[in-house]
Amino acid sequence: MTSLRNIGPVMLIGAGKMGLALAQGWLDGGLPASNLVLVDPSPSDAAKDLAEDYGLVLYSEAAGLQPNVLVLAVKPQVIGRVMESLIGVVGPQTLVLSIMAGISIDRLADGLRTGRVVRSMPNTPAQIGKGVSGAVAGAAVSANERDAAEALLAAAGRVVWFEAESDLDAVTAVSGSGPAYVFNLVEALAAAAVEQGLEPGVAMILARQTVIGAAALMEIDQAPASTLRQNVTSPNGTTAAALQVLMAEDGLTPLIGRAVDAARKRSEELGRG
Ligand SMILES: NC(=O)C1=CN([C@@H]2O[C@H](COP(=O)(O)OP(=O)(O)OC[C@H]3O[C@@H](n4cnc5c(N)ncnc54)[C@H](OP(=O)(O)O)[C@@H]3O)[C@@H](O)[C@H]2O)C=CC1
Ligand SMILES: O=C(O)[C@@H]1CCC=N1
Repeated sequence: MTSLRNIGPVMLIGAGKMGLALAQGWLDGGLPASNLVLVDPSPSDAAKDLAEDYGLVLYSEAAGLQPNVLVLAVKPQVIGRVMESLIGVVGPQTLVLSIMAGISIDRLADGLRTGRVVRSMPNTPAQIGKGVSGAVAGAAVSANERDAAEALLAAAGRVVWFEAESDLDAVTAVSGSGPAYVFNLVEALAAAAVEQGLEPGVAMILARQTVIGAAALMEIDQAPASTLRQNVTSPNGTTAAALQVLMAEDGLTPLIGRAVDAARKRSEELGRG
């Protein structure tokens, strides 16, 4: 696989939450700081801090530069305007790597006048190299360019390539947005603990550490999730009582199904502009 050391200049358009999470992963993964430029017209303190910590260049606009890889990490709602400002920035050697929800390869290819577009969907655990990204390469993307995109996404965690671009709307709804579902589970568990009479600070410690521990266990123990669940479930015990509620016909599975469906529909909507 292409090394981040050899990938050449990378320009990140949009130094927001996801862009910075990726940038952190690239720097930790060996991308030389001298090869990374951040572009954001109103950088947050977090963007300024990252730039200062690593000596990165932080521009308010991209004009006059032609990177090897242009990473698009702005909100989908502003991409039309952003693409207009990027004419001339996309050179003959530039690969475009988009992480935006909903925005199609065709739309980017039209707006940026290049077919060399990889559309991807990472998630915020990218920041610590524990993310997962789905990706689709446009028809004009070469094997070397696909390798370069893979190197950038792999610095953030696992990479899964898809043939059908429409699958990325589902990926967005499952793993792109997914960390938020888990954090919301922590909030819900902590709220339930408070309902049971525990003090809020303690409730949050218990809820948070339970999810941290369960995730860490799942990483080390490759047994199916259903087996890990069964390992907690003593016959006729407390977990079984809770799972009767969670696994009821109107329990967690249909609820998560509806949430993922709503996210997928929103991803498709964002794509329609
Ligand atoms: N957050 C997540 O978990 C994930 C997000 N994504 C995708 O990443 C993208 C960014 O999301 P997120 O990081 O959450 O959003 P943010 O709002 O945190 O980041 C977007 C950044 O782009 C900046 N920006 C606005 N206009 C421009 C411009 N013309 N040039 C450069 N930068 C600009 C914004 O500034 P300002 O705030 O001033 O507008 C902001 O700092 C979205 O397309 C989203 O779909 C993908 C996977 C996961
Ligand atoms: O909420 C969003 O639209 C973005 C895409 C996936 C995660 N965050």
